[in-house]
Amino acid sequence: MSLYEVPITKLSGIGEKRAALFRKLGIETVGDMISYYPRSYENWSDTTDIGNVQPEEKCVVRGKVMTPVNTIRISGGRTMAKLSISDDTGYLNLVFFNNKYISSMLRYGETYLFMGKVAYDKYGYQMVSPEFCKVTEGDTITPVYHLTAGLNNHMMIRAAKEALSMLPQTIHDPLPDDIRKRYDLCNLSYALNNVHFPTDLNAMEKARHRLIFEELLVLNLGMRMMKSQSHEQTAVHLLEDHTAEFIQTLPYELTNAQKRAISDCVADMRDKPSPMNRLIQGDVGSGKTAVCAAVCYHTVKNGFQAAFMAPTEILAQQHFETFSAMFADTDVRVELLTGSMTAAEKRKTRERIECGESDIVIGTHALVSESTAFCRLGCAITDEQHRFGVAQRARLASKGEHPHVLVLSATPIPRTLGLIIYGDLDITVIDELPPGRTEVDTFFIRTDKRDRALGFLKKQVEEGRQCYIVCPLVEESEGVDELQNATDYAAELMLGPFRDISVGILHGKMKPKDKEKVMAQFAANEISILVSTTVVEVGVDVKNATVMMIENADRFGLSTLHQLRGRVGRGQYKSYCILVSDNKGENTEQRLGVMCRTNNGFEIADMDLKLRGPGDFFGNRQHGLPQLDIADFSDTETLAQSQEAAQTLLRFSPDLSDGSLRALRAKMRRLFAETENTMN
Ligand SMILES: Nc1ncnc2c1ncn2[C@@H]1O[C@H](COP(=O)(O)OP(=O)(O)OP(=O)(O)O)[C@@H](O)[C@H]1O
Repeated sequence: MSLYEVPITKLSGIGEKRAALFRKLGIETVGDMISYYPRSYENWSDTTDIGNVQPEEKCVVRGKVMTPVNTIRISGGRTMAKLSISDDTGYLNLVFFNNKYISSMLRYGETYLFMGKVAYDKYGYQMVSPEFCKVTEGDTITPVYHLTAGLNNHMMIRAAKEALSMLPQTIHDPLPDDIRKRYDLCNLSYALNNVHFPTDLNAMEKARHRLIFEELLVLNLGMRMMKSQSHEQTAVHLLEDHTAEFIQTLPYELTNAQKRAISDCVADMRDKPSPMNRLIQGDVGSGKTAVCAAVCYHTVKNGFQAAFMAPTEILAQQHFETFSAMFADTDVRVELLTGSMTAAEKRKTRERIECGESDIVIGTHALVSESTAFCRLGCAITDEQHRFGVAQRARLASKGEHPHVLVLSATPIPRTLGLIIYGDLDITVIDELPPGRTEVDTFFIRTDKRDRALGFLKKQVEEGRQCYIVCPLVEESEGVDELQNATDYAAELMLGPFRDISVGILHGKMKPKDKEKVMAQFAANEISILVSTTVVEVGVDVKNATVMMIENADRFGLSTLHQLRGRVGRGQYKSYCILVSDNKGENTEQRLGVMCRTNNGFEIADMDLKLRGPGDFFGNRQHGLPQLDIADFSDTETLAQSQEAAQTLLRFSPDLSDGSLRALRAKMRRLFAETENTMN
């Protein structure tokens, strides 16, 4: 039996209640625990002499207990235990709160390793509540895991240890021997044991490298197999170019980049044997929607239907309104299909789609549900903003007979990453903004300047403009409810600085209909200040909005910040972005500094990849790829190697059906579970 079939409750100390917490982290089975890799490590062997400790720095010291533990009662019924340790270079005080076992755990005259942050006050240097272990046990590197409220790192360590002990003596390695030899990769058993509990730093590097390689290889294999599929023949040939007549109706002149994007699509769809498979990548506000509308019109006028799938209800609604207005004077019938419509509305809409009474269908993932069928789908468009990804794209396309596929994406992706994410697409870049746009001025402020910033927002509103405020981002582990947080924050503003201003709230937990209502009120300028969680991030287009203020800006990735900032500066008014953060870390200064320095999405995306640590790039799954466990795209060398290896393997066995590759094929299927039916 595979360990992926053994429930986590088989591990000692994990009952149903605790298992629910593990499940929150995606760990359901013993196998899941083994592939729940540490996010970082603590190196207990890297000790600092007590005489050299620095305030505010986290370090490990090796010290002998020089005083008995002195426990006293302090306010609130709490206890405080104090003791001193020393080495040849100095003394250090240790303080523990509410731990009655300390005096039995730390024995006078014995030596231990202590890890913690050092503070300096009038009593000298001290460490508060350090972690500690006996010297003999401590000469190792210990894993640090992502946690959730109720689970601590010790519990995770215990579970990982026991899970690993259940691995059989010999485990089958999915990587073929010759690939392992060629790229100098350790075997799977070594990798799994050392990724959790490395014997030394070198072993840890080796283990991680091997697992990253394997994961990128599996990803590459999946993407490549998908690409080979897109070479199927298409029956959708759009021979007549109808785009010029549509462009004429627009109230503005298209930029050259927009024109180029349209003609790339027209050429792809004309007479090539295989369907168009193109990505249009354009920075925020570059006018991708008009390009998309031209492609839809062209498709419809050639006798086919077009489907346009957006990542959120708000965006689908917005695109629907834009399209309806654009096509108002034509005979093109535009339809909206979203999950929040009533069952009856959905049924009627689906009937119209199926019998060909609708020409352009705009919607959310409701478009790809089983019950949606098209009469003659000619072009499937997904507005990805990195949220959809390969699975949904393939599912939408499967609603027609090899229809043309167009993908829109706003956040520019660094080349290395793009190769994987969009390895299966041809790319057109819209590298020009519509004329008359002025750069958004960006400022980074500390919270002590927030009041001044709010005053500035108020002034903008008095001048007739509108503003967005992205409220502090809460993390689940902080135990704060998103809804409560957004409401409290908005209430504070409404009672305080914005007493006389109409403030609206938008957050992820609201019903789609309510969200739409708030957005419509904002679009109509009935709401002047929109307090929101990141739901405004994608595509929202309100030209009158001139300020984007973002609280806890350090908690967002740069690409997300860039997306958010792209919500302003979309019309004729000078616009501003205010990033608020009290995080004093060097990285924060650097990252937010990049935002203040440039409005160029590509530059920002590159910096984002460089500055974020391994794993973080996957933080909010913006990329639309399957969820990866360990890979880090900033390691371009491993990326290149895995690409080369994928090519070699597919040359040897194009569908990975060879017996030696079966395990890799299974892994690929698991990673792309959603696309499985399209990859058989
Ligand atoms: N050539 C143009 N000249 C003037 N205005 C334009 C032009 N093209 C588009 N616009 C306007 O610019 C705004 C942004 O366009 P659009 O919403 O298509 O951008 P986008 O590329 O989809 O951006 P985002 O990714 O931020 O949603 C819209 O209000 C649109 O009407």
